[in-house]
Amino acid sequence: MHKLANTHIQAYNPAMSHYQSNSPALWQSLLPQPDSNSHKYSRGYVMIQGGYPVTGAARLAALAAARSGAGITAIAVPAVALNIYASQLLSIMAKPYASTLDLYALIHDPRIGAFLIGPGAGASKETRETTLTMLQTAKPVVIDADALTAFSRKSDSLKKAIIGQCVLTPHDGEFEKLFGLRPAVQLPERIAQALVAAKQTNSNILLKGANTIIVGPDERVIVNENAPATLATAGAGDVLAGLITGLLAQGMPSFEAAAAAVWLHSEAAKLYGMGLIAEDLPGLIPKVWHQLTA
Ligand SMILES: NC(=O)C1=CN([C@@H]2O[C@H](COP(=O)(O)OP(=O)(O)OC[C@H]3O[C@@H](n4cnc5c(N)ncnc54)[C@H](OP(=O)(O)O)[C@@H]3O)[C@@H](O)[C@H]2O)[C@@H](O)CC1
Ligand SMILES: Nc1ncnc2c1ncn2[C@@H]1O[C@H](COP(=O)(O)OP(=O)(O)O)[C@@H](O)[C@H]1O
Repeated sequence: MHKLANTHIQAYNPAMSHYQSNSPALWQSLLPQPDSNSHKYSRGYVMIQGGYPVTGAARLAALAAARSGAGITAIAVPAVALNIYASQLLSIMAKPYASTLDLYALIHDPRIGAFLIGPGAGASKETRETTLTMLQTAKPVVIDADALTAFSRKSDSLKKAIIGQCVLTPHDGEFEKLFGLRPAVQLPERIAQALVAAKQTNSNILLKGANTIIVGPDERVIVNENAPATLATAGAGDVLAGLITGLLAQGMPSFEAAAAAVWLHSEAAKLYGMGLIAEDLPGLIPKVWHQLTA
């Protein structure tokens, strides 16, 4: 198996076992940049489903989305949890809902640019139905963590519902529950499995691990090879999901947004070094961004 040069993103050729190693050359020109005409809504509005009683995950994701440059980040929170969210958020908006109808009204705000569901959401029927409601808007949706698990053995309903840009971000356990197959350890087999999943769901699959694989339904493949092992810490995946959603809300195409987010996430972790916890990551994103665009 060998790498291709990083000039253009190319389709994966299983016979040749080619893949491209993640690097800014593959997506840097598509990174969002504000200009003098920008206002907070035009810079991208992220809506994240907030969970209860697990509330930290959505907040970590929200901080990351905001640090990616999104102009507004909001968390839809069950009314019972409003104080928990609101007491620890300043620039991030907590939008309470008291009923499913209220929640769906929040989701249908035309200003929203991208959705994230899963971190701390609970692997429940409600999470499944909220995911489907987000997908019906045809706006970009990142489906992570509990929202993936909520579709265990129900992946057909997910497949049918995906009509817009979508990024699924499983770790091995979530991939197995959703697609009924434990991902292989060897890279060529792992890529082939992720490609089948991407085709089946017509979405981008970001299969997490020490080397994260990003594949598109159009058979493009990028392997991220710059992640330090310090990322193996609770909540790091929630931060990654927030970063992807922030880039999507700013209009970056989904495959490139996923690849860029994984790279920024890894570089931020490298800047911190040993002792990293997930809440350190969002604040390091601007530093990585500045280095990239200097
Ligand atoms: N601060 C917060 O609020 C945080 C909240 N969080 C939120 O908590 C919720 C549940 O998250 P979770 O981590 O408890 O369960 P989950 O990730 O579903 O793992 C379940 C099982 O899957 C398996 N497994 C297999 N491969 C694996 C792999 N590569 N990496 C990890 N696991 C792997 C493994 O079982 P095994 O295969 O070993 O039997 C494992 O026991 C979710 O909403 C999340 O967003 C967290 O993000 C942390 C910070
Ligand atoms: N050994 C490792 N080396 C590098 N990165 C890792 C390693 N293990 C996990 N990661 C990364 O850390 C993150 C963990 O995400 P996830 O499993 O969803 O955790 P959580 O649910 O706690 O947020 C992913 O981005 C994954 O690629």
